[in-house]
Amino acid sequence: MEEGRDDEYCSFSNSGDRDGGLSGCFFLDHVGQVLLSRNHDGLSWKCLDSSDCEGTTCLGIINCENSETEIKFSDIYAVEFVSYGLVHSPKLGLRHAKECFRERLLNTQEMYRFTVHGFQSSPKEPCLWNLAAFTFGHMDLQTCQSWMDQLNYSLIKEVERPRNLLVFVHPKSGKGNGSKVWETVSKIFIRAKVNTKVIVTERAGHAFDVMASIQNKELHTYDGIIAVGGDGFFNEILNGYLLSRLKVPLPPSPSDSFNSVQSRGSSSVPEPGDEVHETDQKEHYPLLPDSVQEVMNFRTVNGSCEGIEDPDHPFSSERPRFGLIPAGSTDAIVMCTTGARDPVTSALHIILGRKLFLDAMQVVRWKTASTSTIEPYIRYAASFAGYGFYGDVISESEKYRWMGPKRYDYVGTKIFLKHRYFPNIFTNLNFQKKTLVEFPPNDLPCFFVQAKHCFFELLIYMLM
Ligand SMILES: Nc1ncnc2c1ncn2[C@@H]1O[C@H](COP(=O)(O)OP(=O)(O)OP(=O)(O)O)[C@@H](O)[C@H]1O
Repeated sequence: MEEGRDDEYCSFSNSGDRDGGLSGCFFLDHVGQVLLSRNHDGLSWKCLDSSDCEGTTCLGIINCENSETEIKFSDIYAVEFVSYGLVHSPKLGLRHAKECFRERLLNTQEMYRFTVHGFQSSPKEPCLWNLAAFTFGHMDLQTCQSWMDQLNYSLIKEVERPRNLLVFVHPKSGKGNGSKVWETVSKIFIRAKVNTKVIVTERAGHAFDVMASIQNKELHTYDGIIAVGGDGFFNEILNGYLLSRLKVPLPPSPSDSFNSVQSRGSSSVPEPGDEVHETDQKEHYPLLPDSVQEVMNFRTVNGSCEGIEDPDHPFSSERPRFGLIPAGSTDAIVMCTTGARDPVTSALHIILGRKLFLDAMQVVRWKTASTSTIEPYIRYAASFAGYGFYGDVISESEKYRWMGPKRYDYVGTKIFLKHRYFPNIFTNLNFQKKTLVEFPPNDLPCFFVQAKHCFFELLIYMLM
């Protein structure tokens, strides 16, 4: 390759402008000659139409339409140098280009290159993100390097992107392809220079034990915890984290509530003619009034939970961040959050630091009698909690994991045909039935990644 040829290909030199922007002429792989510009929030490029051969550039490469294209820094997850090599002509124009400048084309397509990695939403399914890569070529190595430095500098300024992650992989999740899913997406983490410590679980409860026993000091070295698996696996990790750390008083037991209601001489379920305090009711709905009192004691105006955490809390300045890469059988949490049941989409959300707040619920199983020595049993759930038919299906289906996701259909039918029913729940919960697990329509809780609003959006009392 002859030195100094780039002047011949492109009449633009790299230049800066008053806003700190930068522009320069490059060859975009499979597109042709473009004017690349960097502005305050991203990159844009415009195809150049400097044809000296009908419909082609001076290189003999047919230009694309004179349209502008762009990518925001917030959507770029990596910029990397690619070795000296070919920058391809536009696919459609290759034959015509060869006819025009056969010799010259072959000689001039090799150059220094760098690739900008981002994503594009699928046109048919916007929640689905596909990997996108734009490779720019230039004859001058220095120019490529300086653009890469500038772009990487812009990416560093993108806040809240993780650098170190603790990743749990459930190898038998879903159809048994948890490890394969991680293998696929781990390449994206590597390209984005995100460090990962990976723990592949060996048994049920493994991730729980690690999360419960890991020292806060070590946990603090991670920017988040990622589960590669299904909803059950995600909940196991969440519980391992919360049960050992979140110190909160329990909500009033059903018998306490019942006694206090009795002593006030009224029922928690308003009777016709009862005076109703509308504002309070709306604000606290669907929580029990007594529970709301407890919750409010621990919640500050901005939604943080002062005083409930260990002073040595691993994420004291920020709320803990959790991510989920779907590999399960149902993947309900991912469907409620990213909207696409796709590991690549989830990996990109995590790497780009996208977040949603998580509402989690606390489920308390109380002592069956005041004399009972069994302590209340507490669990947290980030997606749903069930009992009765649903509980039976979940526990029974574990025996048929080898069937994959089909086990739910099989076991669901089997349990349905048994026609078991659960009258106890309703008998015992009779006095609270108006406050039990009723989501206001159009106000479904939003789940995901960052646990911020404490864990009491919904309290469920279970009597067993
Ligand atoms: N290595 C392992 N071997 C057996 N069981 C495991 C292992 N690792 C985790 N588990 C258990 O498997 C349970 C179910 O896992 P997971 O949620 O990933 O799969 P799934 O049930 O197929 O998916 P979904 O919850 O979406 O239906 C977890 O709650 C966890 O306790």
